[in-house]
Amino acid sequence: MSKAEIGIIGGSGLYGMAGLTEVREERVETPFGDPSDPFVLGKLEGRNVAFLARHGKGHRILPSELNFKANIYAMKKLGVTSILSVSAVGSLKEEHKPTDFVIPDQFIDRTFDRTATFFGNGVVGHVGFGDPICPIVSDVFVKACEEVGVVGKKGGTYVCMEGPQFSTRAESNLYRSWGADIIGMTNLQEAKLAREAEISYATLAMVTDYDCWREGHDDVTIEQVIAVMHQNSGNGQKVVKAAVRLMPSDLSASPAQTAAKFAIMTDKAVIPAETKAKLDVLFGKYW
Ligand SMILES: CSC[C@H]1O[C@H](OP(=O)(O)O)[C@H](O)[C@@H]1O
Ligand SMILES: Nc1ncnc2[nH]cnc12
Repeated sequence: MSKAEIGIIGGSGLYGMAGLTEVREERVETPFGDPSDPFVLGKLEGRNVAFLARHGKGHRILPSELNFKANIYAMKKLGVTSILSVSAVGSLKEEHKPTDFVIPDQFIDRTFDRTATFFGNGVVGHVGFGDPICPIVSDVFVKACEEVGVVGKKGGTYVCMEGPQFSTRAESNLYRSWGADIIGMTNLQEAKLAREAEISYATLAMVTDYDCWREGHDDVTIEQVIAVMHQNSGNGQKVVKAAVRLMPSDLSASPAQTAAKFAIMTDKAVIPAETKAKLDVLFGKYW
C-alpha cells in the first residue's frame, strides 16, 4: 500500500519539515541497506509526504558515503511519484547571490567514487538522461518561489563534485569557463536513480556562497554556508510547502514516469531470479 505520494529530501540545514500533521517515523528496509535516516511520514497541505534528511539527523553522513540507492528505493517503496529535493550550493556566477534559489535543469558530473544505477547483477538497462530534471516538478518549484515571494531562477547547470573538500580556485574557474551556474556534492546521483525509478525529481538549490572564484571576497567556509542556511531555511520550507500544494496529482505527462519502459536490454528470460526479486519494486511491471 502506498504511504506517501510526494518525497522531500532535506539537505544541509534542512533536517525536518515544519507543518506536518499525523506525523510518524518509519524505518524503511531496502535490498541496498539502510536509508540515511528513518523517514518522517505525515500530511502537508492535505497530501501524504515522506521527508528524509539526506545526511541524517545531526548531519552524520558525508556526500560520498550517502546510500543514494537505499534512499531512492525507499521512496519508491513508499509509493512516492515525485521528489522535492532541497540543497545548499555554491554560486559560480555573479548573478546567483547568497540566499537566491536556483532550480537547475542540467548537471555536470565531477564525482568519481559513487555508483548510481539500480541495474547490474544480470540486468542491463539504460534510461535517457538528456533532460535530467522533471519539467513539471521544476515548474512547481518556480511557481512556489513566486508565491512565497523569493527569487527562484528556472534552469541552470549544477556541477556535482565529489568533496568533501571544497573546490580549488583552478577547478572553480574551470567550471565557470564551462558556463556552469552552481556547485554541490549530492544531487546528480539522486537524479539518476530517481529517473531509473521513474520518480519525477527536481531540486531547490539554495545559494549559500560564492565558492572560491570571486576576487576580493572570502572563500567558502562552512560557517558561511550554515549562516546562510539558517537565514534561509524558513523560506526553503515555505517554498516546499507551496510546492506540495501545487504538485499535480497526475504526473503522467512527465517523461520521468515512464523512463524505464524501454530501458531494459537484457532478455527477460535470462535475468537471474534473485536480481528480479531485488528490483521488483522498481521494474516488476516490465518483466
Ligand atoms: C554544508 S556545505 C557542503 C554540503 O552542502 C551540500 O549538501 P546538500 O546538497 O545535502 O544540501 C553540498 O552538496 C555538500 O554536501
Ligand atoms: N561552494 C560549494 N561547493 C560545493 N558544495 C557546496 N555546498 C554549498 N556550497 C558549496
